[in-house]
This record gives sequence, structure tokens and C-alpha cells, in this order.
Amino acid sequence: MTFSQIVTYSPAYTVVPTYECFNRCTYCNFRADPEHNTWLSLTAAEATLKTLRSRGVIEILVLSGEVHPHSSYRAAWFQRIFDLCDLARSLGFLPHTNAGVLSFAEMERLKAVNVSMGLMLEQVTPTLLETVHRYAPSKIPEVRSQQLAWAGELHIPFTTGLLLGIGETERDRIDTLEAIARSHDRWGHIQEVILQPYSPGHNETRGSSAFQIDAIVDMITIARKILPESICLQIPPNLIPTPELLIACLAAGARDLGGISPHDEVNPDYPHPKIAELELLLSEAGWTLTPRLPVYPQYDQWLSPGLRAVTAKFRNQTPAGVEMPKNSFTC
Ligand SMILES: O=c1nc2n(C[C@H](O)[C@H](O)[C@H](O)CO)c3cc(O)ccc3cc-2c(=O)[nH]1
Ligand SMILES: C[C@H]1O[C@@H](n2cnc3c(N)ncnc32)[C@H](O)[C@@H]1O
Ligand code: MET
Ligand code: SF4
Repeated sequence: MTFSQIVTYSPAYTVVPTYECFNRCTYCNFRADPEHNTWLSLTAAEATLKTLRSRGVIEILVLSGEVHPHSSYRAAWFQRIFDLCDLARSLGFLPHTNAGVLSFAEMERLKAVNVSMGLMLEQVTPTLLETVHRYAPSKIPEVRSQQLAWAGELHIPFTTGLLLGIGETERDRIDTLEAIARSHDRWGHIQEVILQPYSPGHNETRGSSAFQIDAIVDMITIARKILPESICLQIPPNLIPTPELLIACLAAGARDLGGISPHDEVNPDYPHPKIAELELLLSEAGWTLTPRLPVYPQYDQWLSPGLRAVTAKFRNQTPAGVEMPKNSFTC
């Protein structure tokens, strides 16, 4: 009998409240200038969300550009994000928000309408504030580390990660992983860590060369040594160029392929593979691709009663609901 190991993904759809952003990360293919964009209306979002019910979508990833914390539009921006999450929740989906840097009060309010939230730590080295993050105050390492701590304090199941190949050294990557491990050690709230290779696209301000993708395997090995076993390692399959490399990533300890949606809003030049194609290539190498929810089972008790009820309904319906054995690398 052959033994098949499990690799997970989240059937997702990305809702973008706004592409406008006051930061200018040089690698970003997502942002638009504030004056050139409008915000997503609740009516338009509702029409789209209703078409997703029958298509197997579970997670609504609310991914946003950012309005400056001191802007007079900040409150309206936040309210739109909250309302979009609440709408998705009321239609039976499980929202996961990554809207960049938030205040403690904003995070606390979003907890009521999200099953988990996320923010990439990117890299903790301050040297990037002179290069890729020169015009990106939201990427100040202390500010992002503080977000991780607040999420922990608020008992928000959290996703974070590293953006690789933006000018950091190997030592910087280890420092970033150690910072995540320390935060988790204090609060126990990090459900997964994304290892995201910087991938150039057609819409960024200053193109640079991509992360040397073969190095992702060593990166996974290092991350697996630094992070506790309960933290799942996520890699984006659309940014891994060959099936062989994807399988090597799993062999090194990656166990999740993230949200798979019709369109990758962050990396629009790299479409997500079709689930059926992924299933096939993984099964040929002895892996079983299984859907999961955007909240990992060990955090269900942190959810508000309403969200816990919707989550429980999914756990009873899908293979992702099965609590997996607590062996090595289990998500
Ligand atoms: O399709 C994508 N999903 C992205 N996701 C979605 C992610 O894969 C899932 O939402 C989580 O695994 C929760 O299920 C992110 C979520 C975060 O919290 C932080 C960063 C990202 C980045 C991406 C991304 O670049 N592309
Ligand atoms: C939402 C997350 O997407 C990541 N991100 C932003 N731009 C790119 C890119 N060109 N390639 C890969 N990841 C990117 C950042 O890590 C951000 O925090
Ligand atoms: N602006 C947020 C961040 O960078 C999320 C979207 S990035 C494309 O953290
Ligand atoms: S990566 Fe996020 S913070 Fe940076 S410019 Fe893009 S949308 Fe804004």
C-alpha cells in the first residue's frame, strides 16, 4: 500500500476594497495612486459574492491598498473594509483580511468579522528602508512586528511571512524567521508562514531581478528548523516555475499552497494553476491535495460565536474539517 501525504490549499476569492495606496513599495504591481482610483461598492461586491456560492469558494481574502492613518478618509476606508467582511460573512463565507498596517482598535473591530487575518513581516532588516521601502512607511520593521504582537494579544489567528529577494541577506532571512518564532512563542497565534519569492511584474515602479527560485528549497529547510512544528509553511504554486521544484518544496517541509483563486491580485502576471492540474501532478508524486479553511482547527475556540458556527458547518462538510494528526509538519 502506498502512503500519501497531505498538502492543503484554501479555495478562495480575492476582494479588493481599493488598490489606492499611500506606500510605494518598488516591487508592488498592485497599487494605484490615490486620486486615480475608486473604492469597491458593497452592491458590486454583493453581486460578485453571490456568484461564488456555488463554485466551491470558502475564503474571501480581503486584500487592500492603504490610506494614511492621519488622512481624513481613513475612517471611511476602514468602514468599507469592515462592511465588505461583514457582507462576506453574512453570505456564509469565511473572511481573511490583509489590509496592511492597522491600529489596535481597527484590528479589534475586524476580529469580529474575520476568522483570521494576515500581514507579511517582509524582512526585519532596516536597510530596506533605504531601498525598496524608501517610500513605504508601512514597511518599518518595528511597526510590522508590533502588528504581530497586537494580533497575538487580541487572539487573532494570524498569517505572516517573508518576501524573498528584495535585497536582504541570508542572515536577514534568519533574523526575520526568528522574530516570527519569538512572537509565536509569546502569543501562540501564528497559524502559517508564507515564503513568498519576489516575482517581477509589468506594473511595478522599479523592476529588479527575481528571487533565485532554486534557493526556495533551502529556505524551506531553514524555516522548518527555526519555526515550531505547529506553524504550517505556505508557498505560492504560481510563483514556483516547475512541478519538480514544487515537489522539492514539499519534500523540504512546505505543506500548504495558500489561497487559490481565479486571479492572483498581487502577482497578476502569474495566474494560479487549475486545481485539477495541481491535484494530478501532486498525486503522481504521492501527495494528496486537500482543501482547508482560512482558520486552522487549533484556533476555532478564538472565534466569535457567529463565526465559530459558520466554521463548524464547514468542518463537518469538507475534508479540511478533519483535524489532522499532530505529527511532523502537520498543518
Ligand atoms: O493569492 C494570493 N494570496 C495571498 N494571501 C492569501 C493566503 O494565501 C490565504 O489567505 C491564507 O493562507 C488564509 O487562508 C496572503 C495572505 C496574507 O495574510 C498575507 C499575504 C498574502 C499574499 C497572497 C498573495 O500574494 N497571493
Ligand atoms: C500581500 C503581500 O504580497 C507581497 N508582494 C507584493 N509585491 C510582490 C511581488 N512583486 N512579488 C511577490 N510578492 C509580492 C508582499 O509580501 C505583500 O505583503
Ligand atoms: N498593502 C498591504 C501590505 O503590503 C497588503 C496588500 S500588498 C499588495 O501589507
Ligand atoms: S505592497 Fe502593499 S503597502 Fe506596498 S505599495 Fe503595494 S499595496 Fe501598498
